[in-house]
Amino acid sequence: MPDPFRVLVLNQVSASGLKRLPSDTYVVGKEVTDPDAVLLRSADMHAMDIPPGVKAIGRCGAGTNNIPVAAMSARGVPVFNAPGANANAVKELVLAGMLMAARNLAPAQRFVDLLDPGAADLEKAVEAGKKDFAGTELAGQTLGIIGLGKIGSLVADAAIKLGMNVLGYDPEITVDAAWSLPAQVKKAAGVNDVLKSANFITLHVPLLDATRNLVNAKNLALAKQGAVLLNFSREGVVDDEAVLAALDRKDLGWYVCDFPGSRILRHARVIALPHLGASTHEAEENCAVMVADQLRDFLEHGNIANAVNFPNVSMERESRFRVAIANANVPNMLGQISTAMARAGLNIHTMVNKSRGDMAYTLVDVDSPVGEEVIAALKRIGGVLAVRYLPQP
Ligand SMILES: NC(=O)c1ccc[n+]([C@@H]2O[C@H](COP(=O)([O-])OP(=O)(O)OC[C@H]3O[C@@H](n4cnc5c(N)ncnc54)[C@H](O)[C@@H]3O)[C@@H](O)[C@H]2O)c1
Ligand SMILES: O=C(O)CC[C@@H](O)C(=O)O
Repeated sequence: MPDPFRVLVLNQVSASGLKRLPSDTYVVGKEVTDPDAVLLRSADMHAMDIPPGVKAIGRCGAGTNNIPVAAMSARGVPVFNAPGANANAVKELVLAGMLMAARNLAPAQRFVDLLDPGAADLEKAVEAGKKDFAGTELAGQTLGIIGLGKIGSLVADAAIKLGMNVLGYDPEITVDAAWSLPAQVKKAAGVNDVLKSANFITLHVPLLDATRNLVNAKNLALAKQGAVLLNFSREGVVDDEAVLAALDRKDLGWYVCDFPGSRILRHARVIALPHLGASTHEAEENCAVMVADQLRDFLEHGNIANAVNFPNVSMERESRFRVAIANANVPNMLGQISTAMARAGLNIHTMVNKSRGDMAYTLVDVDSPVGEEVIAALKRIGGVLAVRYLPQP
């Protein structure tokens, strides 16, 4: 009986996902030591001393900016995420955010909270007070979407169904994402173009060097007066100081965000939510199930689906003896791998090799058991980052 896989869990992860890792072959929990894999949501792994035995990381969500992806790539460790699994939850909260801003729902609710329930003139006070909260309708307004991936495209679709005009910007859009966009979405030339034209601007980009402070003092100066900025992306994508200044100048009408940083808290025109975008039972379950399945397929068979730093690689088992190799995407790796195997008298039954950027990944099924000395020889090849032997009982 092989040792069970050990999975360290850093956040509250849906039980439906954890159940996908059966207890006869997995030890899963928050106290697990010497883990083979780590499952998490938003925990910050940058300062963590990631144990050497970690072979995979599973992010039950979309963003991976809380994980040292480059350092994991250098160790040949895939970082899995759950593309699209929480997109509907975020889309619905963006719609709620637009409505909260357009209809002044936060101050209206505060007004009602302060009414005296025992007052004889309660109804009169309600009718007198409501004029302060008259708002605008979404239909006919222009929504600018920056980032047209899984969330951005769902927001575009919903906004069009609500009668809004939609302008989108995404310089890195994939062919699949472009296909899933409604035909009515107009293409913007850049962030400035979106800010100049939109009454509502919503951000759906990952936090990267290129997107840090994507919305800043310079481009906020172009915004339409009273525009609503929505940030359900990441705190660092928006320069909070610049937003506060724009709100105080009344250039921006509202800032709706999912990241209540200390600078923006309690501003009258900020609606800040406690990172609730993906917090629905459905999204939490979707993310956890998707990532746990991907992690299991990798740990047991070496297959990779939806890793942000590896190509997708999957091969049906054609033998009980499989070797998985992560290596730098440089010439002659396959030659050296097959030579090391041939020298040990191993016959390669099937092999698949794919690359993505600097990373390549190879699965090899051989016809007979692989000795420790072969695994050691493979590990010694320059450019090889990680080697795993995955025999089946
Ligand atoms: N608030 C939450 O709880 C919550 C939940 C899910 C995701 N998110 C955040 O939202 C982000 C997007 O999620 P997604 O599922 O749509 O991811 P996605 O990968 O499907 O889409 C991201 C899109 O951004 C585009 N992009 C990259 N750089 C850009 C740039 N400079 N300008 C414009 N577009 C750019 C990409 O091409 C891609 O199409 C995540 O990375 C995460 O940070 C937050
Ligand atoms: O796990 C969460 O609650 C947030 C996830 C979200 O930020 C994401 O990037 O998917």
